[in-house]
Order: sequence, then structure tokens, then C-alpha cells
Amino acid sequence: MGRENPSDGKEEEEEDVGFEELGLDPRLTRALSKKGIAKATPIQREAIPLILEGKDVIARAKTGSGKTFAYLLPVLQKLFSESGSGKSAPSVFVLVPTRELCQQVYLEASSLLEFCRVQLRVVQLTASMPIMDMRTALSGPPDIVVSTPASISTCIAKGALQTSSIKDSLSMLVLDEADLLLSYGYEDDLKSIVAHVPRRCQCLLMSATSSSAVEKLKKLVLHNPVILTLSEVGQSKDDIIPKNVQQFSILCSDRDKLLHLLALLKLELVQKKVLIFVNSIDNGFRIRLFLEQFGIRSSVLNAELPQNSRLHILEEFNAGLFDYLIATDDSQRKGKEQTLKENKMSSKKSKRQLRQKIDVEFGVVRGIDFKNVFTVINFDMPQGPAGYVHRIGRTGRAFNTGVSVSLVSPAEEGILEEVKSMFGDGDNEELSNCIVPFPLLTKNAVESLRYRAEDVAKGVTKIAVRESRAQDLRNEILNSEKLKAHFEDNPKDLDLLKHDKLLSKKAPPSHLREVPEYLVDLTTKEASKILKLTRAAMGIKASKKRPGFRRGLGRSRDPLKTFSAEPRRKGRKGGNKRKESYDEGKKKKKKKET
Ligand SMILES: Nc1ncnc2c1ncn2[C@@H]1O[C@H](COP(=O)(O)OP(=O)(O)OP(=O)(O)O)[C@@H](O)[C@H]1O
Repeated sequence: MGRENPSDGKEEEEEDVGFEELGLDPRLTRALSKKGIAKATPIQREAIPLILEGKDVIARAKTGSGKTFAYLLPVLQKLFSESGSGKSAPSVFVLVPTRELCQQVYLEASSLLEFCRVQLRVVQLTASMPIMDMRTALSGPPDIVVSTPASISTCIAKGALQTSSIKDSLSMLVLDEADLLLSYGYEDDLKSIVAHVPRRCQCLLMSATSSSAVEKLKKLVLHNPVILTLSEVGQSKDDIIPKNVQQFSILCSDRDKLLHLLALLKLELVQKKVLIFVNSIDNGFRIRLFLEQFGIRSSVLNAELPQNSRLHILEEFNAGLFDYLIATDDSQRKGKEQTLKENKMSSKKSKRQLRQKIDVEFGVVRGIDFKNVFTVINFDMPQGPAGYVHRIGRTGRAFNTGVSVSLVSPAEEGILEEVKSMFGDGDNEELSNCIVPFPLLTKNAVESLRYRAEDVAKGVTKIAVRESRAQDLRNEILNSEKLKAHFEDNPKDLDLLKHDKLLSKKAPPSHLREVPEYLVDLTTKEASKILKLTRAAMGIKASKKRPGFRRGLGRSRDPLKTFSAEPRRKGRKGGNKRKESYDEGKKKKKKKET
């Protein structure tokens, strides 16, 4: 990590730093340890002391690197020592681009405050709130407001927030996911807010990428900020994908994607929790209907669902109430436009320039903290490299490890190549091999499930998909109001509704729940057994209890790194390198084919 100002150009070494060493209040460090968080991530190590010093800071760090605590902890600490009495407006505005993020930050702040037992109040404002509710939320006033820029500017326009009070009271302004704020169309709102932000107000800008939007916001809001950024930005795949995510691909026809997905899940070749990305809402329902016939319950998350339902689905998934979530990435339209542009320009663009596309494309899932996702599956490939990065950034968060598996049809191979070229050019073998063929799934294993999969897939017709989609939407809309009222009274109650209920009219046949012994080949059995043993060794019983993997521990025991599709030879010890396994697997496959 490096700073642009002051420019010392110094590379930070990876080290374990506890939060107390960063000058944090013991109440906050205790709160963190109650949450099981002991050491700071690199961005936290850098940003927290600077923010405590009162500097304006721009922090750019990759997905899942812990940017929220990087600003939230010092913000809270500063409020501990600030006297709130006599204030007529909030002390802190945290501005985020979406309702989901608003809820996420609000919950993080509330839970820290609860652990700290301090008398500070945090509220969230969202566009769907009637102005009366906004007025009520702002009465007091609260210490922190988490909001989209639009809601704050509505409050200003309707007199629920007095501009003179903002000038007197506001001491900190945070722009979270700053690179998205402008693309969500908040430029005018931001301008109208910034006009009332006092000069002495400390401003923080957090972002996963650098982009022209960040530059624009920097000029609009910050004063001589310290810029924290990865010193090696643009130099390697590690700038954008956390090191602890292993990336795999499976080449298969479009028609065989359901079959391969079934094999991955049913033969337990990937670890839970699993986030499956698709490019269309219909595809999400198709997968859900298909999987439920095999006894695999999942839920869908898409932009069509009412906000309350979406928040509830996220809460349930994060709480571990179900293991499989199928998310429709809503960046498709934008992504397509972008891809068209990219295609036109790609012949002229160098690979280095390609990397910068990350700044432009994003999805509904952008910035959302899906907890304990171990595996991300791209059932459909995203439209471009940026979508890929943000999708797989949903695993391997903070100090956890993760895996991504992309199902790539012949038509999508171009995108895979584009993604690979973004990571590094062909002459750097290590980098260009960052997405390797998935080693655990043999042809036999796939073929053993073909008959069942194709039979069930036939029943998942377009009409069945449309009916389920309409039915699900009707249910969610009906439930949405109930949920809203319920959450207000019982914010922690997650059991009101289950989002992975059966969609099919008929109960799934019981014989499809289990894969009979005779259908599973030995190699696959071995792979699945190793994964189960690994889970057991790590103390993972259900997804709810999956603790974060410690970096070193997770790596040495990771079966994807040590497993080879070859039957085990006597006397051979585990621990062979991943690359070796693939090579052995490849050689063996070639032999078989010849
Ligand atoms: N020091 C830490 N140790 C362990 N876990 C942490 C630490 N800091 C944050 N986390 C956890 O890591 C996850 C990711 O954090 P966060 O959402 O802040 O990442 P982010 O950098 O904002 O990612 P994105 O750019 O995708 O929004 C969260 O679940 C958070 O609770």
C-alpha cells in the first residue's frame, strides 16, 4: 500500500497489527473482539490513524478489504469525544449509493455502538421513506445519518434538515463506494449537499477502484486529502482479485450448464455457502426450479424484487438460513452497452488499458457484503472483466479464502480470454494461468448425472419459469409490507419468511434427492470425501458456523490445491502443488483420449 501524499512511496509489509496499536478506544477494540475481529486489514492499518488525526482521506482498496470498518471505527471514536449537546443537525453523514448498502452500514454501526454501550444514535434514510418518517428519524438529532445522497437532498429541499444547522453541526462526511455514487445519478444531489458542508468538515472517500468519478468527487468534496492506494495498482491480478480466491473454469455447452452445476453441488465438489450468478432473472428461476427437484433449496435475488424482500433475503443468507443464493447481476444493460463500446475499441486497446474497464462496470451485487460465501459460481459469464472482478470479489473477503468456478460456453470463451488478459499478458505464465480448469470434476462424474439432469431440465419449461417468477414476485410484494412493519419492531427476527420455499407445484420426487452410489465414480467420491474431511477438520458443520479461514491454515488444507483427479497412489502424500495436480490431471485425460 502506498500514499500519494505525503509521497513516501514506501511498500508496506504484511504484518499483524491489533486495533489497539492503531490508537483505537478500548471500547471499540472490545466490540471488535466480540465480533471475532482481532487484527486490522492493510487498509484499516493505514486509514484509521490518519482519520483519527483529522486528515481528509481517499482510500482505494480492493473488494472485501474491510473499507467499512476503516472509516466507521475512527468516525465512532471521534464522536465518543465530541459533545453532541446543543447540536441541531447530525454530526456525520455517510453517503452510499444503494439501499442495500445503507442497511449494511447502518447495521454495522448500530452493532458496534451496541457493543460499546455508548449513547450515540445512528439512523438510515432511504428514498422510499415518507418525509414524515424522515423528519422523525432526524429529530433529536441523531449523531450519524447513513443515507443515499438523494434522501439527504430531499430532506434539505423539504426543510427536514436546515442548511444552517448542517453548517454548524456536520463534522464528518463519508462517501462510501464513491466510484458508484456518480454512476447511480447522484451528481446533482451531491452538489446540493456539498454546498452546505462546512470547510472544517473532515471528508473521507472510500472506493474499490480509481476512476474519473472518484477524481471528480475528490475535487468536489475533499481538501488536500491523503490518498491511500495499493502501490502496485494495475501491475498484477492481485490488485483486483484478493490473493486468497482461487479461480477455476469449466468449458461446457450452454445446454450442459445445468448438468455441470448439478454435478458441482450434488457431488459436493464445492464448499458452501455458494453464490451463483446469472445474467437474467428467468435463468435464476430456471436454476432454482431445476435444483429443487434434486432437493437443493435455493433463493433468488434480483432487481425486480421489492426492496424489503431483497434486504430480508440478504439477511437470511448472511445468517446462514440457506446455503445457495442465485443472484441476477443487474449490470447487464449497462454491461452490454459497455461491451459494445469495448468491442469496438478493443482492437486499439492495450491490455493495460483493458484493466481500467473495472472502473466503469458494476452490478447490483457491488459492495454488498455476502457473509461467508466460499464459492462463487458464474453460471453465466458476466459481460466483461469488470463484472467478473466484482462478482468474484464476493468471496475471499477480509482474511477468508474462497473459490470461483465459471461455467464457460463456447460463445463465452472470448470473455474468459478478456478476463485472463486483464490479469496479465500471456508471457507471464503465473498471471495468465490465474483461471485454471476445475480439477475435481471428471467426465465420468458428469455423465453419470446426465440422464437425470436432462430429464428434469426438460420439465423446467419457459412457462414453468415464467409462472414461478410471477408467483414469487406476487408473494414477495404481499410480504414486503409485512416485512417492513415487522423489521421495524423486530429488526433481529429473521424467521418471518423463508425465501427458499418450494417453487414447483408438485413436491420434488424423493428419488432425486440422493445420488445413488452406483452413479458416482471413484475419483469423484474421493474428491467429495476430501472436501468433507477438510470441512470437518476446519470445524465447519453448517454454513452458519463456518469460521473465517486463517490464511496459512486454509491454504495448507485446501483440497483444491492438493487434490489430483488421479486415483491416489500408495505412499504419496498430500500437499502437492495445485499446478502439479492440473498437469497430472491433464496428462491423464490426454492418455485416456488417445
Ligand atoms: N479486520 C478484519 N478482520 C476480519 N474481518 C474483517 C475485518 N474487517 C472487516 N472484516 C469483514 O470483512 C468483510 C468485508 O468488509 P467490507 O464490506 O468493509 O469490505 P469492502 O472493502 O467495503 O468491500 P467492497 O469493496 O466489496 O464493498 C465484512 O464481513 C467485514 O465484517
